[in-house]
Amino acid sequence: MENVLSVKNLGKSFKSKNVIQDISFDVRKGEIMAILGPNGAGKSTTIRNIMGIMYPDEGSIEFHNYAKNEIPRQKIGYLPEERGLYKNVKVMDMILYLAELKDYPIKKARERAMEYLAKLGLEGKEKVSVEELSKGMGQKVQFIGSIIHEPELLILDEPFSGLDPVSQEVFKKEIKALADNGTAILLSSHQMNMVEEICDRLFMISQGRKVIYGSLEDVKNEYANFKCTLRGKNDISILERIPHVQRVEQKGEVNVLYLSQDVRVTEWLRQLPESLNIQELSIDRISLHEIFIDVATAQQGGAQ
Ligand SMILES: Nc1ncnc2c1ncn2[C@@H]1O[C@H](COP(=O)(O)OP(=O)(O)OP(=O)(O)O)[C@@H](O)[C@H]1O
Repeated sequence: MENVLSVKNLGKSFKSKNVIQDISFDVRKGEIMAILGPNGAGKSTTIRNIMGIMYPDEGSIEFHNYAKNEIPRQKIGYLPEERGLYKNVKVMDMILYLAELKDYPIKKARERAMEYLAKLGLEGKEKVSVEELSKGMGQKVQFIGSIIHEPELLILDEPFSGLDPVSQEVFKKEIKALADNGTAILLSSHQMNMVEEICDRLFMISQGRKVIYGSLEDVKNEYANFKCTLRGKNDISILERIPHVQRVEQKGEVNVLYLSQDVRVTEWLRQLPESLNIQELSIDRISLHEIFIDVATAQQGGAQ
């Protein structure tokens, strides 16, 4: 698949503190690429460098074959981490103003705005002043502003933060639909369940450096060990002694056994002690949320 954005060996320091180092990744047409990392890891700094809000000390950024200084900004949409719209402006005027900044035809922008206001549950709000909107509603308007001009590359910094669960679902659906229509999407988020549901590939950054980069499937194959959830009254010391069990979490009768990377599940099941009390048993891969915690914790431990 064609690369829309290529970030190569990006580095940025603030007052001699290296905030990001040697960051390289691509975003392809029609994919959702997640950029993940703990607070302060360098996600927004990476995004701000891509957007030309700040300049990298090292590395390069290419949009298709355009070098950084020639990137046609009207082909890019951006929802910044800092939300903000003009307050004394009506919703529709705000969106049309943003479309105009991107040289997008006003008539078409108005049609698209009506369509998206309806999709995001803001029907009838065109003439409402931006300052009268709730925080979540304002975020929806800003999201519409970031996609009104049909960008080829859409950069969303924490799009789900501050939204209620229903609105998060609506956003998720629209972001997915944009990717299905060919938009290349770079998305930063702390909501791992959302990321797991919609992203195709992910880039995880910790303390300014790459720690994971690949497709969701490859990352799960590499990092997502199995866990066994076993319901039944059992002595924790017996569970801990079962081969390949790295750690056990016990809550009443529910035991979660985290298994080591090298386990072969069918063999492991076969050798379980016959004395175990098993009312229910399931085997699953650990979630992206758990991978994130494992990797981020290991990194922080390593740096101490
Ligand atoms: N303008 C700046 N001047 C000095 N330091 C900065 C500046 N911008 C960011 N930093 C530092 O760079 C590091 C990375 O910040 P950044 O905002 O990129 O992290 P992030 O991964 O987006 O975090 P979060 O998840 O909390 O939003 C932090 O240590 C931050 O304090």
